[in-house]
Amino acid sequence: MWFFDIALYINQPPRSELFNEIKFIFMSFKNVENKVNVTSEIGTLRRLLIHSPDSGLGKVVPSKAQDWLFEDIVHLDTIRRKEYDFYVKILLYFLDPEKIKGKLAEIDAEASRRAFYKPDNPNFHNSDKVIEIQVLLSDILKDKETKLQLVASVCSLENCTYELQAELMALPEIKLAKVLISGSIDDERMIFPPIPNFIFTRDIGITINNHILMNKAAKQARTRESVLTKYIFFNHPIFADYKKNIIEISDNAHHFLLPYNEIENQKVTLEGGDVMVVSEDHLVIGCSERTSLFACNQVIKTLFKKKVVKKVTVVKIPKKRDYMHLDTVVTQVKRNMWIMLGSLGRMAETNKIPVADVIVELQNIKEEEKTKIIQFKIENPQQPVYFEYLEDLLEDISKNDLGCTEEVKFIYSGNNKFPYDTREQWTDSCNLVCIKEGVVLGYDRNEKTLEVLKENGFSAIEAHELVAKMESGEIDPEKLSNTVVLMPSAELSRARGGFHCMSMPILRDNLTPALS
Ligand SMILES: NC(=[NH2+])NCCC[C@H](N)C(=O)O
Repeated sequence: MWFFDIALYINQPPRSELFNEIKFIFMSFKNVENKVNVTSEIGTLRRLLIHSPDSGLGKVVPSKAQDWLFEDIVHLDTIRRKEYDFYVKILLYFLDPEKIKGKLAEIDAEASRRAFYKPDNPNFHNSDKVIEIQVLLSDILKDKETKLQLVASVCSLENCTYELQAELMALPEIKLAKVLISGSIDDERMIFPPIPNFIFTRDIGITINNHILMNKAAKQARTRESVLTKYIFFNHPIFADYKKNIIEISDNAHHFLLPYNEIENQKVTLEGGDVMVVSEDHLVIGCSERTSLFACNQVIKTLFKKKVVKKVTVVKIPKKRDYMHLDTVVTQVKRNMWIMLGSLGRMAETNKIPVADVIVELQNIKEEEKTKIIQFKIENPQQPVYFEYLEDLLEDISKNDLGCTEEVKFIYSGNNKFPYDTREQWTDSCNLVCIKEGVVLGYDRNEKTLEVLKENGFSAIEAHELVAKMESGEIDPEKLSNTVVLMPSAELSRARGGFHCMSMPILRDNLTPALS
């Protein structure tokens, strides 16, 4: 079998003569309704995994907030009732309207006490389209063997006593699922840390066509999420037909023989926010603070060997908290429209603060911070193609992978004006999720970015207004187009992720050919 190492290529300068070599890839526009099937970032969303903020979010203490990857502590009741619940409502109107349409007044009545939104409550919506991961967890815990294995795994990860392990084993499954996620028993007794980032289901795994690539968390605060989801993917009946299609990546062979200080540099880590299926044949993967070069290497080899995709493009972005995953700096809005942070693309030059005498070392650091883009093709991985700017890659995807004939447009965070560009990127201006092509969810606070979207033909509607109008019938979700839904964000944005991060699509419609 051939062997190649992307590290060899990533440090080479882009070769512009290769830009023209990109071949037209024909998409096959089959519209097969698989249970697990995602072939784009923008096809109509049919099923996804989400996780509503659990009580663990309300247990984050200031001294641990950064370790647990939150920028601040959040107010649980506000994040649920005033923010996340709107997300659930909107998803249901689009994906599973029978659950909600005509019932909203009752669902949201004070007397219902949010039962519809609580996964452990008998009146929970329990949609099989807008799938709550806590429900999947309690489902698999019904099986004694799985329960035994999962409790043992979590207890060994969290260093629990044998006595506590026995106590957990004795819990009924619905309660146990809640405890394994929140880290607390009866909401009172904290037995291990919460996993507040579990709301960002994007990061736990990625659907690539009819395969699922599992993550390998980079941060300790997210390792329990990986354990729980591994058991879910391998044991829940909704994934039963796809067991052979679950792809796990592993540590490098004999990594344990390396001295500790070298292990750090050779880590294999991958989080879903770095992985984007932009077309049936093409996967884009960010090499970032969370996804290592070694992981990219392994993903490319595995996907090519299994013939899951034909092209993989690695986008190396600076390893910075601000841009932890690729989807914090770029997401797709329409076939021919992308939203991105200008400083990581062509616009970097226009925004540079002039420095008179930059010392050589500093220049090198700047070089390191440059985005590098390398594309590998299944037929000839040893001859990658380089793209100079992010926009070049995105334009190539729109035109050559998705068959766009119109002009490709880039919406820049904060209109690419300092300081709004970085401020708004920090609060996820570039992290939008498409419910269908051109209908996206984003935070209400990124005003400058929104202005640009509006200049490019989008209208904006506040989440509560959209919900009211979908309930009254004034707005038909099927007919909505070119709209950004403005989601309340005061608390959620402190968790440092937007709606792209808060969604793990498992079924989207395949894109139909572009009308030309
Ligand atoms: N796909 C994403 N961008 N996810 C955002 C995750 C945010 C989370 N607080 C973390 O730092 O891990």
